[in-house]
Amino acid sequence: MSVLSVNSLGKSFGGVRAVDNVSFDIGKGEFLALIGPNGAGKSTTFNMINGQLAPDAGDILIGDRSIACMQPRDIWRLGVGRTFQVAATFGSMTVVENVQMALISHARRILNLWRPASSLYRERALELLAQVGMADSADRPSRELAYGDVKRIELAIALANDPQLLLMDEPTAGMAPRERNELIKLVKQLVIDRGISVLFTEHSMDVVFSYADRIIVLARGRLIADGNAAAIRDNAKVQEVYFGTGKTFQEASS
Ligand SMILES: Nc1ncnc2c1ncn2[C@@H]1O[C@H](COP(=O)(O)OP(=O)(O)OP(=O)(O)O)[C@@H](O)[C@H]1O
Repeated sequence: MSVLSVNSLGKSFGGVRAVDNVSFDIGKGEFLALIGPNGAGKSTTFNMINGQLAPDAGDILIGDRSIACMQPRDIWRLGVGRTFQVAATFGSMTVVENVQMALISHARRILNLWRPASSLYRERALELLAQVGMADSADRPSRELAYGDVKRIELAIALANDPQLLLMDEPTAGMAPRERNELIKLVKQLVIDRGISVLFTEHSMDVVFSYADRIIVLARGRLIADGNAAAIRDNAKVQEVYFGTGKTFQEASS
């Protein structure tokens, strides 16, 4: 059974069909990239899956359970994690405390916010930080971290929810190419090690073609291609709508 099934999904804003009859699914342990030119409907699709937007049409299933129109928190409780385009950690807390907060939240405990979470779940938080290569920075205030490191912490926070599916909307936005590659390589390794499924959007074609197991392409709200890197690269429709200028993938991503 698929981890996520998106069936005939639709959403309009006024007269604009932002997402039009889109269907795809994700299997366990699959690293799936959602790409498309600007305004293709990627964020709208993402926001329907994470519960921020209600679809006008179609359905979204986690396993055999419909999540269309569920609140983000209830979707999160079903094991859907997400990272944010804008880094979302608490600068005043240390790195490890941020991860502890997520673990505590996952365990649905009530926390006295006036006291730092100094002992609860520290060991588990340190393990998660080690998995994202940030164990050495555990006791530093989060506000001191470089942007790429904050993204790693966000990943550890998302993993604290023990997700079966992770949604990453432009996880590498604002990063230099090397940092970008390192973050996606890390996510790919987590996909392999933990068997989680990941749906991500990414503007760098280099990253997408190097790491994604499968790629789906949206253009003007419609899904126009679904396949592995080689199939997408050779797809005439993709070439036309995505690279109508006659550019190659290499040129377009540089
Ligand atoms: N809240 C909104 N109100 C009105 N129109 C919207 C809204 N959100 C998205 N749209 C429109 O829906 C279409 C799809 O937008 P969306 O942001 O999903 O595309 P995208 O593929 O994520 O684009 P980008 O790569 O530029 O972020 C666009 O035409 C956009 O202008």
